[in-house]
Amino acid sequence: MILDGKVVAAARKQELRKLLEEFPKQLHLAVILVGNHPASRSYVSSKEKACHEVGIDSQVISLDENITTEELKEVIRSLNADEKVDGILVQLPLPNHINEQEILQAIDPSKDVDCFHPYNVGRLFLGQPIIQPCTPKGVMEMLSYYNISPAGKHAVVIGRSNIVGKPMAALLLQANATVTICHSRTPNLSEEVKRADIVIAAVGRPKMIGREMIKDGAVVIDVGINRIEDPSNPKGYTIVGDVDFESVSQIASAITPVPGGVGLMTVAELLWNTYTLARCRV
Ligand SMILES: Nc1nc2c(c(=O)[nH]1)N[C@@H](CN(C=O)c1ccc(C(=O)N[C@@H](CCC(=O)O)C(=O)O)cc1)CN2
Repeated sequence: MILDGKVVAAARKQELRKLLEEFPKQLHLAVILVGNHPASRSYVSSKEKACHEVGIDSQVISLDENITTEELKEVIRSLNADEKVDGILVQLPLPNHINEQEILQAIDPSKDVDCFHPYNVGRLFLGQPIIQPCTPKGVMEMLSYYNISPAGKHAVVIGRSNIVGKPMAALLLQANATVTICHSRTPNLSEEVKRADIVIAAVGRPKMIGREMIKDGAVVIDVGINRIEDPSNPKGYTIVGDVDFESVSQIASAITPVPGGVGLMTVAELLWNTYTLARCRV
């Protein structure tokens, strides 16, 4: 079975659009984009488009790549103080000279739609989240849409990033899965992954997970979005996941494609987080 991000994200947006029709306030999301990273620009424009689809006002603040940490914090402070702004997001990655942690901590936790502020991360890990990070939440919504329960299953998360791997493990644990987190220093990665009922691949290495690593009938969720050079494509690149879809789809009971899988859910859940935080404030 293909777990179709287009279908599930459309359903999530439709549900939210209806709720927003009844909501007493016009929602407003501020997105900060620093520099000219092509993939980031494309993700930010997907976010703008999705906001428009459900009726959320969006504002993209494009800043020069040479901005300092202090100057960027000042932009964030003014958005924190702006009553009309319900959500603030800083598109990652930031240029190397900027202190990412300082920036994420400058966002008012009550407007932190990414759930990257230590206050919101802490609540998540204590099992008391107000919101959840968009990509892991998108994965959980996708599983739920297709009636795949993690309870009692062995889930293996490959990758330990703050954005995906760690919060993903927390959400699966909260949903009563037994969770293993693997990473670049894990010995016998293949053996660990082969034991999994649910595999979450979030390593950022094109087609790294092959058929030989997957247990018969496992559910495979591919969070990887890798742009690989492809002169035959008019864009000059092709997007592939961390999973070798062709071979793994022959053995998995369910699998997400790339593109068309988890990435679309990330954007849909961002809209929901904007709504959830706004509801906490009215
Ligand atoms: N502040 C944040 N920065 C980043 C996040 C995040 O959640 N918050 N996640 C990623 C990038 N990301 C969202 O920002 C993102 C990635 C992928 C997609 C998406 O729609 N993917 C499409 C393919 C897109 C393409 O053609 O390039 C798909 O999978 O079908 C949306 C958002 C890092 N930064």
